[in-house]
Formats: sequence, structure tokens, C-alpha cells
Amino acid sequence: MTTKTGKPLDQKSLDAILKRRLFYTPAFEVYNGVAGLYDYGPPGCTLQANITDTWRKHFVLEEDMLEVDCTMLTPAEVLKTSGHVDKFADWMCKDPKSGDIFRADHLVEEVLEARLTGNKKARGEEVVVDEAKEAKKKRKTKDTGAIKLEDAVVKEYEETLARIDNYDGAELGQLITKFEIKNPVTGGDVLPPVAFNLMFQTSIGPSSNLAGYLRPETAQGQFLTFQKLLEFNQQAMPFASACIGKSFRNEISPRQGLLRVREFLMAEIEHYVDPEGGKKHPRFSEVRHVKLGLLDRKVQLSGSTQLTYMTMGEAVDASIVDSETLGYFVVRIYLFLVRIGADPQKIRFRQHMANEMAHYAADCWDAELLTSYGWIECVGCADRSAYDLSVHAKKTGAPLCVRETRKEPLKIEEWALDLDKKKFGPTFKKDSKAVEAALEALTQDVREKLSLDLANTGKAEIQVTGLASGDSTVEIGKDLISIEKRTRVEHVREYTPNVIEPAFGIGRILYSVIEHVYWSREGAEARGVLSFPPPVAPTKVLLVPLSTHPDFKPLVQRLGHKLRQLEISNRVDDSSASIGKRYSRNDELGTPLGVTVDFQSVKDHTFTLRDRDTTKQVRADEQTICKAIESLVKGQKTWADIQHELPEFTQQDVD
Ligand SMILES: Nc1ncnc2c1ncn2[C@@H]1O[C@H](COP(=O)(O)OP(=O)(O)OP(=O)(O)O)[C@@H](O)[C@H]1O
Repeated sequence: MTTKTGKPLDQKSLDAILKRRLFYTPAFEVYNGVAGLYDYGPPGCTLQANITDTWRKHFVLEEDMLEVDCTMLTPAEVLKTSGHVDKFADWMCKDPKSGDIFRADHLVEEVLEARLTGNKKARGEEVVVDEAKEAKKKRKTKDTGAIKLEDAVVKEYEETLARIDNYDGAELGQLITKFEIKNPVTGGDVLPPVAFNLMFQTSIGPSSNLAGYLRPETAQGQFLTFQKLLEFNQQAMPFASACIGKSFRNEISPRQGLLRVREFLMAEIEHYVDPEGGKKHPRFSEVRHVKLGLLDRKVQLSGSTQLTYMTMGEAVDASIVDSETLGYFVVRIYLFLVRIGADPQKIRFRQHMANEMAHYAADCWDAELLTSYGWIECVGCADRSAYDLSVHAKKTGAPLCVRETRKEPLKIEEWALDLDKKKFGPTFKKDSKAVEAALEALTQDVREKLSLDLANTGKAEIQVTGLASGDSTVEIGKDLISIEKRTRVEHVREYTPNVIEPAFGIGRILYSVIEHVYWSREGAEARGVLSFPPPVAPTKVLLVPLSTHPDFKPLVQRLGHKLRQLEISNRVDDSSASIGKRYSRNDELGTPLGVTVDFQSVKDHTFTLRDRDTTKQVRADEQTICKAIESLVKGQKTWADIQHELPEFTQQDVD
């Protein structure tokens, strides 16, 4: 990974900055901490708040979404219906001798990568070892040494790694056997992978009767508000709900800092769309021209990771992306990531392979950001079809659907059943309900056939389940039923909307963006800078008096007060350190702007405004400076605009 200067990212220095400046820190550290739990410090908190604030503006405000705040505690029944109780699991394998536990796909990945490194060493190729990354590993992978691999084996390993997210438990077990994968620390055998459910279980209330879970995503709560939101939206479709809140997953092996944790902030959107008419989006024309790096299913199947750059219009027209609505959100996600500071060159969209998606999903694209840990999934964008609303409606009987008055009434010709219910009871006794249900469930084709049977033979045979005597064929005479073709006029159309779901992991995004905006300023000693865009930077302005001279103090206080009135966060650094040192301390916090108060300020109330990235300065009166700051932190102007508008200030101006 390189930074914007083209130099390799120095992860060790970046880590030191994040620790020193308290962006985030392991939770409960004095008790030796718990893997996968982190606390955010002051700049981390503000950065997170600014990212979610931008998210609200970019999605909720811009798209008129309906924001909800659903509970994290969720009854088990809800997650049973959604499929999470049975299927929300990762594959885990255990070394029975040492007791070490591995996430099966991570184990295969770790061992194959180590062998490929060993192969490079044996061939005398350069091997770049990232010391900071190595130091962070909880467990040291045993050095496989310099062992040459045959070209065919290298190809097989690389293809396996390219598809590592797509294997199920049995396939991972086969890979472990085929590649003779062992515990990388002890060399011991591992048992075949078993499913491990990732949800934290709990019970709700004092009686412990109501089983519950901490939610693993915000989605289910949102689906269950669907009917109320549709009503709130005056039955108008399409619409979207949105929710920002914590989710919990009992990850088998939390790792890579904020990238895989057990408690994290999610921001999710559930966009409800009519499945008829190709899932068009009314604003697709606004995003059609945007070019993105796509890694589609076909390319991955060939074992390649080569990106195809194309516009979203081209991708939807060629059916690479399933629908306009899905494509619209993929572009909106991209624009959001760029808006908060992600480097466009380090963003790609990877399509899920067919076996990687949930069985009900129509298509799914992940926004992945390139980091020193490789490409990391930060946002998932899935078309979940009508699955969630349908299963909850079926389980509860709630009408989780849309009822729309048709513009033109629809005439439907259909085979209608008439039952003589008075005779049903005496004929079928306690089986009559089951027989009735079986008749009502008959398809149109079967009804047509039975009407012929009744006409020809005077009786019809149907299969009935749940009879007192078990499942069996039942004979029904024409004195009990009649089946005839009728025309029905339908004025109301009822359908279950499909759901397009962009799901953002805020912690992963926050960390990846930090890597994207990090670079080192050249000088006697390299100094780290975090070039956050002003709207997301934790602190916007640094106020620095030239020295501790008492005349500067009231001016600094006045400026601070003015900026606070404009709701612009600022910090004063009136320490005795040199101006350069004070600025570089704040470069590490990503503070985009600095105002210096000097002797000229005392004379004429003008101030210099400094840009973090270029270190260029302009000089103007207090009101003009505050206005410039306001337009920069709101993202309305860039530093280039300000430089164009205001006179540049150089050191010679003082000398
Ligand atoms: N353990 C985690 N720690 C931090 N963020 C996470 C974690 N699991 C998921 N996320 C975030 O939530 C988003 C949506 O969740 P989703 O269920 O699609 O993830 P996932 O496919 O299960 O992730 P992975 O395959 O990496 O475990 C992800 O794109 C990611 O940003």
C-alpha cells in the first residue's frame, strides 16, 4: 500500500499516531482487555460522529429516507424466522491437542499465504514483510521456510485464495485435507470445520423465559416496522428506512484492529421497491455516467482479480449489475466513500459469487477498500428480494405488503371452487379442515384437471396432509364441490416489495479512510499527516498565538468564541513549542485549518489562515477568515477557492 506521495504506507508510524492521539484503544485494557472490543477516544469519537453525520446528509436527507432507531435486544423468535438462529454461523476448526481454535477460512488463507511467501524466498524473489502487521498478529504463523512450489501448485493456491470467501464448511474441510493444512503454531492436526453461530444469546426479563439475542444487524428491526412506515409514508412506494446503531457478532477470531470486532456501529438502509417493471430507479440517470472499478463474478471465476472500469449505465445495460436500483445505490455508496476521504483508486466493487450469497438474494456487491491488510469489505449492497418481509409475514400473519389501487381494474379468469360446507362436516368429520385447506391450496392447473374429472367421473381425488390417519389421497364427490371458470375483477394489487440493502460497517470505513488519508511530510524528520476532508476532520481549526505574549490572549479567546458560535470545533495551542511543532502535532490529528495570531493581528485585527495539506497561508480580517473557515468546513469551498479569493501570506510579509 502506498500513500498519496507514492511512498509505502508506514503502518508502524500510523499505529503510533493513532495510539498517541487516542483515536481508539483496546477496551478494558487494565484487565488485559478482551479481543475484538475497542473504545474510541476523543478524536475517534468525533470522527465517527462526523462520518455518521455525513452519512445522514448523503443518504437520509438526500433521499428522503425514514430513519428509525430499533432496539438491539431482539427476541429469539424474530431471528429464528429470519434464518439467523440456524444459519448465521462461520466455520470453525479446533486443534484437539492444543485447544487452539481457528476460523476455517482464515486458517486456509494464513497457511497458503505463508507457503506462497516461502516459495518466493526459495526463488530469490523479494518478500516484503510488514513488521507492524506481523507484530499485531495474536499468533505467530510458523515460518514454512524457503520451500519451492511447483508452478501448478502456486496457481492452485492463488485461485483458492481468490475464492476464499466462497467455500462452505465441507469444502473448507476438503481444502484442509487436500493441502495438508495443520495448526500453524504447533503443526498439529485440526478437526473438520463445524458451524459456530455468531450471535450473542441472552434472556429477556427476570423469568428467563423469553430467549433473545443481541442483534447481529439492524435490518430485522427495520423490516418489522415496514407496515407502520408505509402508512407514515402515505402508502407511497418506493421508500427506504435507515438505521444507525450497534450490532454484535461473536467473531471466532477478531483481528486487524477495528476491521473485525465483536461490537460495531452499523448504518443500514432498507430500500423497498416494486419487483415488477425491472426495479427501475427514478434517479438512475443522475449516476449512469459514473465510472467504477468492478470485479464481477465471471472474472473471479476465472481466478483473476483484474478490475473492469465501466460506467454504471454500461454495467446495468450489460446485466452485470442486476437492476437500476442496485446500481444506483452502488454509485451512491461510492460517492459517499469519496466524500468522507476514501481514495477513489483504492475503492472497488466486488460481486458476490452465487454460493457466497444468501439463497434468496438476487445480486450482491461489496464496496471494498484497499488497506495494508488487503482489500476489505466495508459496505455490502444486496438485493434481498422479498425474502425477509415474506418470512415474517408468513410467521406472524402481519400484512407486510403493499396494497395499491390499480389504475385500470384487472380482469382475471380463474378456476373457482365452491364447497358445500354443510355436507363437509358429516362426510369428513375431524378431517374436514385439512381437506378444505388442501382444496383451497390447489393450483389453477390442478383445479382445471379436477373440473374435468368431476364432469367425466363425478368425483375427484386430491392429496391431503395432516389427516387423522396420516397423509393420504381423498376422494370427493361432485355433491360436495363444484369447480368452474369465472372472471374476477381485481381493483387492488397486493405485492411484497423487494429490498435493496446497503449495509455499512462504520468502524471498518473509519479505519480504512484513516489509512487512505495518511501520509508523511518530508523534512528533517518525517511527520505524519491525516488529510481528512474538512467536513469529517475531528477538530476543524487550531488557534495558535505566535508566543505567550499577553496581548494575544484576548484575540485568541474572541476567535474561539466566534467559531464556537458558528458551531465550528477549535482548539487553542498556546504552549511554548515552536509554531511548526504545534502545527505538526495537529497534522497528526488531521486538523485541516490553523489560524495564527501575531503582532499584526494586535494592530489591525487581521489573521493568517493556514491549510494543513499545502501549508500555504492567506491573510484577512476576522470576519473574512471566519467566513472562509465556515465555507471550508461545510464543504462548500476548497482551499484552492480560498487561495484564489484572499491574498496569500508568506513569511516575508512579516520580515
Ligand atoms: N466483525 C465485524 N467487525 C467490524 N465490522 C463488521 C464486522 N462484520 C461485519 N462488519 C461490517 O458490516 C458490514 C455489513 O455486514 P455483512 O453482514 O455484510 O458483513 P459480512 O459479509 O458478514 O462480513 P465478513 O464477511 O467480513 O465477516 C460489512 O461490510 C462490514 O463493514
